[in-house]
Amino acid sequence: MAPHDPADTFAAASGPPDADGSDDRFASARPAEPTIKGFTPWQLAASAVGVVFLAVSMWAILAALDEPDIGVLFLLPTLACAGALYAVSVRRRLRQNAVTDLAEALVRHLGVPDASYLDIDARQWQGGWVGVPHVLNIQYPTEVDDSAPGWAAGVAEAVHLQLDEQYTVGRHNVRGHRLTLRDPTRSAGSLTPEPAARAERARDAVRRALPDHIARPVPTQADLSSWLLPLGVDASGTRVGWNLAAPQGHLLVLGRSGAGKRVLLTGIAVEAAARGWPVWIIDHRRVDLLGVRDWPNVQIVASTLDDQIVVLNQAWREMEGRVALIESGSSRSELEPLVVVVHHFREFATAVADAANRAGQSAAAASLAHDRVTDLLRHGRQVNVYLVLSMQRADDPLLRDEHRDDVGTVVALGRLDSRVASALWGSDRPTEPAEPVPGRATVQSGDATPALIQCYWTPDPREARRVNDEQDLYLLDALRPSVVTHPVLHVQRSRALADSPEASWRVNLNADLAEGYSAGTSGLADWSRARSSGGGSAAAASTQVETAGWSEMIMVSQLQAGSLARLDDDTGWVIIEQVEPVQNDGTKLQLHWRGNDGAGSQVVSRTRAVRIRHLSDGIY
Ligand SMILES: Nc1ncnc2c1ncn2[C@@H]1O[C@H](COP(=O)(O)OP(=O)(O)OP(=O)(O)O)[C@@H](O)[C@H]1O
Repeated sequence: MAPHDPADTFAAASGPPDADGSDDRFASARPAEPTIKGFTPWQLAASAVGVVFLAVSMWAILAALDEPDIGVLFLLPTLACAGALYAVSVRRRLRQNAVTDLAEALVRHLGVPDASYLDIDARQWQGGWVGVPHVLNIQYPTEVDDSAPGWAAGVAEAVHLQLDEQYTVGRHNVRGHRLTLRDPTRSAGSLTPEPAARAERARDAVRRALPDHIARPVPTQADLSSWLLPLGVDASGTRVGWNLAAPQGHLLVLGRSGAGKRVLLTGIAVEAAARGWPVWIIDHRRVDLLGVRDWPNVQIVASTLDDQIVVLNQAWREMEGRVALIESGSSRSELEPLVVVVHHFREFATAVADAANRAGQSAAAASLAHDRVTDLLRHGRQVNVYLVLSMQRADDPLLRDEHRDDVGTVVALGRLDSRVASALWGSDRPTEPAEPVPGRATVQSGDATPALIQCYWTPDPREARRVNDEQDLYLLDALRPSVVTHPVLHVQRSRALADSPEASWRVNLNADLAEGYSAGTSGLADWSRARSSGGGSAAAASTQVETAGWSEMIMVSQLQAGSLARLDDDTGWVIIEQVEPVQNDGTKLQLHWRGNDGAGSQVVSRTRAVRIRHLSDGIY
């Protein structure tokens, strides 16, 4: 395993992306208070000298009293005692030097300014005159970002390189910023001489530490403002997530049938929706992700091939529209993340190619799914459009190298054969294959060391309702967003005759997404089914204005009196009553608006991006 690079840790900071990459995190950090235990080497050496002085004095007194033989009898054991004390002081000094060298080695790895910011408490030294510690407690400053997948394992690896001993993570106390490493190969006393056996025992320790089932935790307020979507936990219990703010933002989920892709994708959709982000899903298996179809903020789950083509095309158009906004001066930070899930990408791309061939289209049309996904992978992140791709095979030729470079986080569920693992992780490939436990996965974020995790269990809302599983329903209710910010969408096609494969291909390419359920949809829950407590009024308020129609993002300078716009989360959807220039500031406009909860006005930058809605029934 390659050592964890602190640069990766910083890149993995989970807040929204920041244009200013400066790192002054340690400006107010204090050096660590060292753990003081027992006597220092100097105190021990001084004691040894004291004992020698005492022995010689006693001998001199006894000699003066004409008892030199008794003096010698007293002198010899006392000098032996002094010698032992001195030897202990020398050994303690050598051990302290080893700990100081270890702290120096960890300085770069953890990204702290110097060794004084670390407090390493080394215990249970065994093996040889100086020996190596069996247990290490490493206290690090709060400013160190320890949230990256495999962070703790990376520290254990760095310690291993320095001390030449295998360590596993005993405990990672995230709140206390304290990491306990243990040498799992040694029970009290003896060293296991066989390195292979030691490595195997170390792997056993990691395996034992991972749970087989762990429910998705309910996000806290801090979680909801973070761009890190939790995936699962590693062997030390540290939460591992998909960080959309990382330099490459997209997520790739690999795994054979039954490995846990559907459960993981359900969790991703639920987490994104909880943050108020819109989620679009292309479910090529048609029924895998139907369970989140009526989940608040999941705007569409396309289950027919025709609808899937439209959703992918619209995601691409949305990206192009956002790029145009940025080109006209809007800022990326004003664009809310859109999460587009393509479940079973290989089968979907093949089906699109077949449909294009049946419609007598060119080779370019046959690669539509592949080309759109390539574009979204390459440019989506710059405008906060994030792709989640799921595939069965890690060695699928659709996963070209350039795609791999655009994907920030890869989750490989289940076991990979060693050739595929080498191709995927290169020289960093984990020595330990994932156990055949559903949800067990190897995760790599950016270039960080791949880590073994257990993915969180997220219930399928539809299934939980069907079997009336109380525990799952309780968890789902806690995960459900309290406010719906993005209504459901359906595919709206032109009325042109689609009586041939060619005509229906053309109709699909020109189709749009419109708000509300399509006329043919029945038996589905209302899109505004937010959690009943808290946000009920906001959801109800928004239903007063959200009817059929479609929405798009435009610049504030394009707003007109009468536009229905969502200026921010506080105001919700409002009608713009008047747009006025601001005196002496050509960059801003004063907007007067009226909403369901009253009226107001605010000054907004002309280039800010806002979502507006076009209504088809003139409700206002
Ligand atoms: N994180 C998890 N924790 C516990 N059990 C899980 C987890 N993920 C999946 N499972 C179990 O494994 C079963 C199969 O998982 P899932 O349906 O997600 O697989 P899949 O990879 O989507 O399969 P397919 O490709 O055939 O759709 C689930 O019904 C569930 O019981």
